[in-house]
Amino acid sequence: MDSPSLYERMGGRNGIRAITEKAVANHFSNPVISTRFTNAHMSQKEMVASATEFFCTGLSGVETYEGKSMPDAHAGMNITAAELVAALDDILDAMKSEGLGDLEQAEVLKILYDMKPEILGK
Ligand code: HEM
Repeated sequence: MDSPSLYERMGGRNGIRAITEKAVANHFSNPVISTRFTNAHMSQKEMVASATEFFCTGLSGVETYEGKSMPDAHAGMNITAAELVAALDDILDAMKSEGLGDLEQAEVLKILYDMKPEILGK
């Protein structure tokens, strides 16, 4: 039998939505990055909806994400490495609080870290 995919281990769409809700809530209360989100064009609810589809598309292969590319979504923001680390901390904390273990956290961290060139200001 095949071992379960990362998508399955994260609890599929419902599990990913729960993690994304917590991660975005963490961003809004994280002093390093909160103003990025309170000043965004998107509401917290829209952010959760879009990020949920982004992660589900990436992990399941079923294309439901209709938002911008990562360079377009973050263009002109000049996001720093410290801000990226703060956002990654929020996501790992959200995964921990949803009961995900070290292996899944490490897999997600690697996937997100590899997006660094698309997110940071050049
Ligand atoms: C690997 C890391 C990241 C991923 C995967 C990611 C993913 C996303 C996604 C999917 C969207 C929605 C785009 C859309 O629907 O069109 C978005 C928007 C946004 N992201 Fe990120 N993001 C990351 C890092 C960051 C960081 C580090 C910051 C700032 C500290 C940030 C700030 C924002 C803001 C403010 C928006 C809303 C932009 C707007 O209102 O136009 N993101 N991001």
